[in-house]
Amino acid sequence: MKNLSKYLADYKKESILAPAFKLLEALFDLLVPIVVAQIIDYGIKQHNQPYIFQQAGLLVLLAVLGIASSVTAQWFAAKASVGFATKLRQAAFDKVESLSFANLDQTAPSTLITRLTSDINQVQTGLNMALRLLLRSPFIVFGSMVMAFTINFKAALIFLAAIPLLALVVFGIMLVSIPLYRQVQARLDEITRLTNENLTGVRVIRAFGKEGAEVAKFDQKVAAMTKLNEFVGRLSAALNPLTYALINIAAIILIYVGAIQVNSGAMQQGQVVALYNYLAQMIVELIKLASLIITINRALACADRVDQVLSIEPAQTYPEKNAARPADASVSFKNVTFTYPQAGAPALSDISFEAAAGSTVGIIGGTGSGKSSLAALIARFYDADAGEVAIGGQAVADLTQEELRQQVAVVPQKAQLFAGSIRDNLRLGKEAASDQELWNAIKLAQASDVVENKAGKLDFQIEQEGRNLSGGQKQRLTIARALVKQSPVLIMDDSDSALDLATAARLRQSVAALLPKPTTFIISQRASSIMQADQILVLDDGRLVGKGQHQTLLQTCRVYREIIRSQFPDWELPELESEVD
Ligand SMILES: Nc1ncnc2c1ncn2[C@@H]1O[C@H](COP(=O)(O)OP(=O)(O)OP(=O)(O)O)[C@@H](O)[C@H]1O
Repeated sequence: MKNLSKYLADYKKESILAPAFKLLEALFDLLVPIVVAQIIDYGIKQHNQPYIFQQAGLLVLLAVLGIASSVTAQWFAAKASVGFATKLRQAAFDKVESLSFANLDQTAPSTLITRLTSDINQVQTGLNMALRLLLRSPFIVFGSMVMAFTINFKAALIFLAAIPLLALVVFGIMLVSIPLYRQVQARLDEITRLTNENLTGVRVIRAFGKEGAEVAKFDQKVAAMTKLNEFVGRLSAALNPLTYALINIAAIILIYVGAIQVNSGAMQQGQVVALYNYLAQMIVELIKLASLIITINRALACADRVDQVLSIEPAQTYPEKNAARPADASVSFKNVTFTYPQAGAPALSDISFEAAAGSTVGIIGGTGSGKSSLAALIARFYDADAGEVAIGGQAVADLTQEELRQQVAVVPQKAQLFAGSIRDNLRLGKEAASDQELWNAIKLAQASDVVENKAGKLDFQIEQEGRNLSGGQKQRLTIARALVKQSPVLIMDDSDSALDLATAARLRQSVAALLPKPTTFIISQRASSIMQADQILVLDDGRLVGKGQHQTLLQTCRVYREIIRSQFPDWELPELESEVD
């Protein structure tokens, strides 16, 4: 929780003034029954009209002061809680942005969404209520009791008996409901996950005609959460009849005892009314206190969930300064082994190769053979368990984050674009890129027709996830985005999978003609995409089973031959000379 409290530090003044004004309001509230008693016992009894008017004026003044204090308190509480929640949300968002791939692998997006939205809202509500009521309610409860004792000791004893009974009911219900609220929040995570998955995967769901099944699944989850919410709601709702029954019993006893005291002359009628008013005030505050404690507990459960996000230890850190800048754009792997967090087996085992600056490296292999993982290590999206990945002779782990991002441009396997103009999307790699630079990259990425045919061209608005573009169009724009960066190392992870063969060939030609030529990694399942590469890496189940040029691999690598044979069944393959795998 220490993580969170520091965000309230900027609202110290508001956090003190809000409860202070609430206490002032409570003080005015506590004076009201006394004034009413005076009106009855002196004004009405002695037919003293000026006195009645004077005291009525005092009541109005107390009400005005009370309202003014309450509004001021609300203003300070709102300022503190909204400000705190804003800072917290920003901090949590910054944290999520700073998380490495390894961290993100272990934190589901749906729970992050709930934590950044619903949970922080709950914390805000809890803080607002706590600032206003946490001091006020106990103050009124005890203040009413003290005032009752100053009026009549015997009658006030009823208060003493009523309070523990009420407290028992209120806190008993609270104890049962608080753990349930934690469960509600966890179910909300689940619903967010399902909603997210359905919204992003809506096309697949339609294509497989699974709308009905998904709706049923969603309904079932929502029904389960509703049931739990209803149960907690019913529990909380039971507070009212139970407490009101107790209040009414206490009131009857109070009026009964009061009447006897008035008859015997030990008490005046006004004092009985004042005692009744104190009893009522006390009860109302106890109920408020109970709901406050439930809200605070709910907020604490949510705060804990937000705190967990803020406390995630970064799986990777970057040096403040480069040990030295990479000498050139060469890339080398020395005995690199890599295992995903919580994965049983390594995704890559003992990989070694060297790619000269400006060369083209093709990476091929079956599904799940480790191609993307290898590329991810160059960009240091993950750290290797053993061995060294270096660019220009410098271990990637010794480069600052800025240097590394500048060195490597990645076209990810999944063409991901963001809501905004084409220009905004392409400038992700280089904020200051001119339109001319953007058009150059677009041309190289074979995306000229994509942009030119869109209304507004570079200003064309892409929708979230690039919904209003075809798969191939998205892919070409993500290639253009990477090319805008003009980084020394370029990684294209299955970037031509949605392109026709002719366009894919033109793309490879234009990338090969880039000046200065980046060291280019082309990952593909298609042999035609990597055949011309200066060096081809063949992966099989995380192992490098072939390394060399096309012709050599045909003669030396069984896996490569199998790939070629499956994709070009008509080709005559040379004899397998000496197998390296
Ligand atoms: N984030 C991850 N967490 C855990 N395991 C992963 C993760 N990403 C990939 N893997 C596993 O690592 C192995 C290699 O995956 P990788 O994505 O590198 O394969 P690939 O050769 O690029 O496959 P494809 O051609 O299908 O894209 C697979 O067994 C995969 O299940």
